[in-house]
Amino acid sequence: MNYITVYFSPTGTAEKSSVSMIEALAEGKEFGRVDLTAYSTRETEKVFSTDDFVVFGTPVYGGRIPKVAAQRFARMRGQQTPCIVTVTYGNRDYDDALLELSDLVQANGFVVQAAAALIGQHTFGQIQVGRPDEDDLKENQQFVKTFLEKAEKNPRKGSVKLSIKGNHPYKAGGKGGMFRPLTADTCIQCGLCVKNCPTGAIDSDCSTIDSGRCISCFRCIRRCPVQAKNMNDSSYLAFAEDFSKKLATRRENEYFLPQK
Ligand SMILES: Cc1cc2nc3c(=O)[nH]c(=O)nc-3n(C[C@H](O)[C@H](O)[C@H](O)COP(=O)(O)O)c2cc1C
Repeated sequence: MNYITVYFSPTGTAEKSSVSMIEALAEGKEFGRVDLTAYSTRETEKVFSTDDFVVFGTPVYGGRIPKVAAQRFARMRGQQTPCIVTVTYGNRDYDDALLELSDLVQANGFVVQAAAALIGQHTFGQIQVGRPDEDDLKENQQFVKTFLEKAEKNPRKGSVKLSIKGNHPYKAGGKGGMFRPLTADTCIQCGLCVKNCPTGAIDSDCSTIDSGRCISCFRCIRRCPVQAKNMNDSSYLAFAEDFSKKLATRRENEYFLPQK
């Protein structure tokens, strides 16, 4: 079996979650990564076989999977390829995102064997800072262990019955947020933000942002080597402070295994 994780992860939490899952599945063996975050990957196509086992990972945006992630995942084709779907969300709710991801990959030839909705540090404010943390990663390992034990006791190739939370039709969401990062005079025009932007929204001058393309993922803020990209805007700061208070109570990860 080849173990591969396929993810979209602007600020790295969904990546951390899905890599921890694939590492546990691979049990010390090598595993592959298909990182679909960069704009340059928007037309990447891959076909997986029954010898592959894939872990998909993405953040939740407005209770859905980000539209750009959905478009990139739609180019991944399975051939009855087993997979685990995971979404990582910022402690508010994942609403219909996990169900949406499961539906999407199933329609493309993957067989969803298990699923997880995991907590990651929220992009905005100071919410669940540092998550997924050591405890989260241990829980992921335990989940994979239980999954493997169940699979060994009851091997099956076809679809399994999972009760993933979510509704059809899905709620509206997934487009991204309305915050547009600012650029301070300290910008050295190194071009890292331009290169890293998942949607190609930043002009080569490093400061002009195409508002229609920006999804407020804040990857440019996190990757800027001189902290020139920022959200030091009073209305954002007021929102972030209030939002951080609202979402301060720790939520736990949720795991979905076959019922029998
Ligand atoms: C535009 C946008 C919308 C978001 N919507 C939600 C949401 O509906 N529920 C939630 O709990 N977190 C939400 N988040 C937080 C992210 O899901 C969370 O921070 C995630 O861990 C980011 O993943 P990444 O580090 O892989 O980019 C949102 C973040 C952004 C940028």
